[in-house]
Amino acid sequence: MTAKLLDGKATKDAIFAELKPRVAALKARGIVPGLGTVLVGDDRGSHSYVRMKHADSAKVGVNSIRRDLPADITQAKLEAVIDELNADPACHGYIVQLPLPRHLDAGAVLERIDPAKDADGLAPVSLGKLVLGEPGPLPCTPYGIIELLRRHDIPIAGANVTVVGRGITVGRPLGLLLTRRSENATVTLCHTGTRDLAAEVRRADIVVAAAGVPGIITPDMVKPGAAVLDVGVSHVDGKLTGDLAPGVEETAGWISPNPGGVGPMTRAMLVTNVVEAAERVRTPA
Ligand SMILES: Nc1nc2c(c(=O)[nH]1)N[C@@H](CN(C=O)c1ccc(C(=O)N[C@@H](CCC(=O)O)C(=O)O)cc1)CN2
Repeated sequence: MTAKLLDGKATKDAIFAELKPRVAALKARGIVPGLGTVLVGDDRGSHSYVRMKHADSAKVGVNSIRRDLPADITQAKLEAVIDELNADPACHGYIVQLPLPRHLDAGAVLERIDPAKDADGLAPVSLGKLVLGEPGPLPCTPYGIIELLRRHDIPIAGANVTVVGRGITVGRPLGLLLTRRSENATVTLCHTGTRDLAAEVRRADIVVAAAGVPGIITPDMVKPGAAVLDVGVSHVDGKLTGDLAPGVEETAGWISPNPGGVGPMTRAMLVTNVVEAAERVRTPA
């Protein structure tokens, strides 16, 4: 078997085509959606992700508000930038690019984001809403994974899903999302304490590999025909490397490549969250 492609780039383009008329409708009401980004330091990967987020925004007519800050910024100065974006009516949603330098308290920063402007769905109020099943912005990577599966007609309800990795941006919120009534999957969340990873992966209809360990998922672990999504990001010899070992595509039924799979979907859902935040703005009757 050679797996069919879960093409994140093409799916992102389809989502953007759907967003454009929604942005035009907002503009007709005098609202130009605005995405803010807060980027601290010089990490090349983070700079590249933020650049892509603004390029995406421009494609659908969303305004960019950039705050690029020095690596040695103090917590107080960073929090002042957060307060400024909370108060800026042109900014409908914003993100703080993660990870932050180690001297900064990322939890305190996320907690300070106005929940109505949390474009990443990673602030405590948004994650609490996800736990409670209340409407709110969804974390972009898990949201993107669900959209990628849904738009390729891969059944989620009743599926056994094994998620490898319990990080706060992917694994943990993805487990919450997939077990909502609307998704109805059965989820196994694996991590470094999992005793028999191969056994947990082998019984999955859908595998989400978000461990950040190159090649951790090998072909013998994958049930024939399963959908396998590669979310891992590592750099080996300067090259972006995912969590799938060579040959997984011969066993899987569907595969999301890396790059070109979940990454572009993360960006698509970020722009979606900003457009939705702008749509919630009330204009005088
Ligand atoms: N505040 C946040 N920080 C981080 C998040 C997040 O969702 N919110 N996730 C990751 C990084 N990330 C988004 O910020 C992200 C990673 C990758 C991509 C992407 O499109 N990747 C491309 C490849 C790009 C390359 O070649 O380097 C792809 O997969 O095709 C988008 C967003 C951690 N931080």
